[in-house]
Amino acid sequence: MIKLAANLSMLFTEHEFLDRFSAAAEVGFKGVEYLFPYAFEAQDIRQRLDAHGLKQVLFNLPPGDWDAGERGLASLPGREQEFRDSVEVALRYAEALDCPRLHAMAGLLPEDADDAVYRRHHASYIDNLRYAAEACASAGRTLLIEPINGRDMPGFFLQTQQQARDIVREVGVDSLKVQFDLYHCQIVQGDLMHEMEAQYPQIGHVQIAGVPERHEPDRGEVNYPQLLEHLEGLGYRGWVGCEYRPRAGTVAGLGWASAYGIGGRT
Ligand SMILES: O=C(O)[C@@H](O)C(=O)CO
Ligand SMILES: [Mg+2]
Repeated sequence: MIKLAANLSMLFTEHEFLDRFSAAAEVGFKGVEYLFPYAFEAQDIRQRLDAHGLKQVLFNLPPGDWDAGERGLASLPGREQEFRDSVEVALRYAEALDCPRLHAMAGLLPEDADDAVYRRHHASYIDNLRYAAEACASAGRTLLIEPINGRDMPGFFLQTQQQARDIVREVGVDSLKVQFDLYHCQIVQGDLMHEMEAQYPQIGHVQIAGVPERHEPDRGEVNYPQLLEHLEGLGYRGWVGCEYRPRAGTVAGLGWASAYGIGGRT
């Protein structure tokens, strides 16, 4: 059966961050993901994971100055040392949290970027990803890149699934995979079933949300039951992150997830 993970940056925000772990476990989640752990001591998070029998399945590398609008460092020319430092910090947390996957956000292109600027970002991206994927491989972890739609993140460097596949091939390190977020894919290009098949060998993690509002995946233009069945049929046994903003309360909105063993208090 498909294994759902609770994204604690979006779900259970009725609670303080460290209290979201117990809330997720209480309704049956066995795995959690979120954007960043860095505002907390790794031991404090580990204690919540262990106390509630949860696995940490994914988090992101430090993204640069998030509050100032930065959305990752991986493709930013001139920020290579900062990127390498961010890999080290993330790997330290990953070890403490026993987390097998790390997502390196690509970062933004400047508004007036021409081809030459794009090529510089591309070159930095490849070098940085190669460095990070090798570091992750040595630590027994997988590095992920995620295409993100340009409506939610204008200027994001990595937007299409094909671009992600090409980059994974160009980097050429086995520990680099794609974080296949069906919400972003639908907004950027659609053709989800086909993309899932084309992407399958490179998929390292999956995320879902209703389109277009990024609410529960039970309404909108995407047929998730069918897509998840297809994913399972392809052989996927990894996690599917529930990365959506509940319409009216996290638990109240989990009806759709009962088909996957989540919901109601356990
Ligand atoms: O889809 C998303 O927004 C996330 O998976 C992420 O890592 C960056 O915000
Ligand atoms: Mg995502």
